[in-house]
Amino acid sequence: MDIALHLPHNVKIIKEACAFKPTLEFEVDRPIQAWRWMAQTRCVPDHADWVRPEVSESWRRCLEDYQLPLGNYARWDHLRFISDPELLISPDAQSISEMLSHLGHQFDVFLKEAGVMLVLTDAEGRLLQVLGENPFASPFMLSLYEKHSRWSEAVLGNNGIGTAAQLKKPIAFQGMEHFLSLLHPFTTVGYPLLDQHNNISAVIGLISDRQESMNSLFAFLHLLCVLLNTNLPLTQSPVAQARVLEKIPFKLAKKPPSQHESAISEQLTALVAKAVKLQNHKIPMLITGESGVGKDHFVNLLKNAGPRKNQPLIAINCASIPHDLIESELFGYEAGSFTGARNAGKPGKFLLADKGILFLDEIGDMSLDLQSTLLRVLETSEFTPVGGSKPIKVDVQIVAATNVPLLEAVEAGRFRRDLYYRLNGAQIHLPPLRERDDKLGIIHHILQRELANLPNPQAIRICPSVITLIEQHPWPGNIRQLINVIRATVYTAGDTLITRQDLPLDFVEELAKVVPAIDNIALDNIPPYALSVVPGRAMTLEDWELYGIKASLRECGGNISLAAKNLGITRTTLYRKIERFGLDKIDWREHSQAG
Ligand SMILES: Nc1ncnc2c1ncn2[C@@H]1O[C@H](COP(=O)(O)OP(=O)(O)OP(=O)(O)O)[C@@H](O)[C@H]1O
Repeated sequence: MDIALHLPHNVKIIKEACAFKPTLEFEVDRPIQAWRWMAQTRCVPDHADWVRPEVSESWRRCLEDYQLPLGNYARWDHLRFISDPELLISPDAQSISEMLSHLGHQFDVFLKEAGVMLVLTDAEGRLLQVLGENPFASPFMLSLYEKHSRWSEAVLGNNGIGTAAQLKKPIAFQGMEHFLSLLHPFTTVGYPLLDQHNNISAVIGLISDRQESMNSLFAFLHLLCVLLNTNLPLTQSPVAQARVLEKIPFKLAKKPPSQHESAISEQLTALVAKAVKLQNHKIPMLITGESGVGKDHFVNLLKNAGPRKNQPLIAINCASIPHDLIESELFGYEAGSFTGARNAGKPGKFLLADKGILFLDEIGDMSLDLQSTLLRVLETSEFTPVGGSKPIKVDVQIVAATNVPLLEAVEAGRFRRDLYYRLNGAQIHLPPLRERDDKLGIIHHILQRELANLPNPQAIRICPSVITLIEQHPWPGNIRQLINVIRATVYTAGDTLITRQDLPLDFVEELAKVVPAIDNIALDNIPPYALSVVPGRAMTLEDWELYGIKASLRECGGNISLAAKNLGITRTTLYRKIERFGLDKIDWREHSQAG
């Protein structure tokens, strides 16, 4: 069976999982012969084709390094930890254990149906957590499922979990590939999770008594580890979340788009191509779409792609021309027509746009006066400047845009029907962002573009839940709103990490109206006291960190060791943070009494 693994680039250990795949192809009966031979001779078989190299190497360690006896014996006396185990568990293992607890209920049914146990051990192979019911009745297996029992290779012989911890790589053993005969009925699979210094934070393992399931168990475990590495909202603890987040950068593209570069998609390219064809025949175009969808932007794209790309593009905002200036703005005026500064004469927009494109923006809001003036010139392509006597003929491509339903305005008598048909030679509709096929592409383009603007973009990481929220937003203000929200988020967040607390409050509120569950996560989790730190602004990661540290110190009455332990960080780190936040002057004993 082949495992199709889809690997993220940032998880080093998972790449090694690929190398694991070909070794799964070994025949099942060879290890039976090999193990029997080893039991008789107490030597590891030399023939590489008897067992996989990782099996023979681990058997060698069991015989020579750990001097384990063969047979149904395990070092039972080593199975339990005598000292206080809680004190020895690393903060990383603790937070992974927390995350697994949050995930657990989602896998329970699967584990039960598949007859699989999921275990979490620390780097030393001590059992921290078990998910799923124990389907194996033997007293040996029952004792192995007790908290802090040891799964290390030196105690249990080679097994997926202990050997993964030993070799720092994912590994699986099946049936008689296990040194210890008590493990022969099982398949064991282990997957180590490494921190940024390549030390093991924890090992996740699966145990099944269905021997043929090695490949599927490994694939499931692999997916679970990818999930743990990428799915951040799993844990409710902001501090633990931030710690995991730090390992998952939202990668800045090698060559991020420049500041004004467009997000181009197949959908947009097709629309531009259509517009260019219309331009080739000088057919007037009406571009429609909600505010902020990119109508203006589109006209720039079509200008650069079309036959008039080296000619002027002149825009008129039809909603803002004062009644008295309509003629002079559109047609210009001759020298001497006015007194004072304007005596020199000035070309109007139509003349400026000659050979090029005249872009009539916001036509839905133009006055009836302007409508009749425009209609006149569009019919003949001729106009006479103010104070002039000779009509001027121009060659302009007319492109109009509106975000109001123009036909409704026609029916209501606010827009001239004859002008409507004159402008609407062909219509190009730009759909709202929420309905666009290329929505995700646009979001990622704008994110990359704005991140690239920061002083040290490569250091920035974005929590995937931020991206998820952005992707789920209805974006009533379309691309303009998207740009504003992303700017407000990335420019005001901390130096390295962007979490959903950095998203603007109005964005979250708007999102909550359409996705109520997100409302709960995004808002309800913010403690009221913390919100008042900076009124009107969502919390940044730093706010969260400060909140967590204060709460923990208050809870522990200022006991640094206890507070550090609860926060899952070392005492030295906590001291450093206390100093950074200027909390060293506070008497936490008084604070905790005051509540
Ligand atoms: N494909 C795109 N790639 C990158 N940025 C875009 C794209 N489309 C639009 N934008 C940006 O979105 C913002 C809004 O676009 P634009 O002003 O063209 O919208 P509009 O539909 O003309 O809005 P209105 O109807 O309010 O005038 C602008 O900053 C624009 O640069």
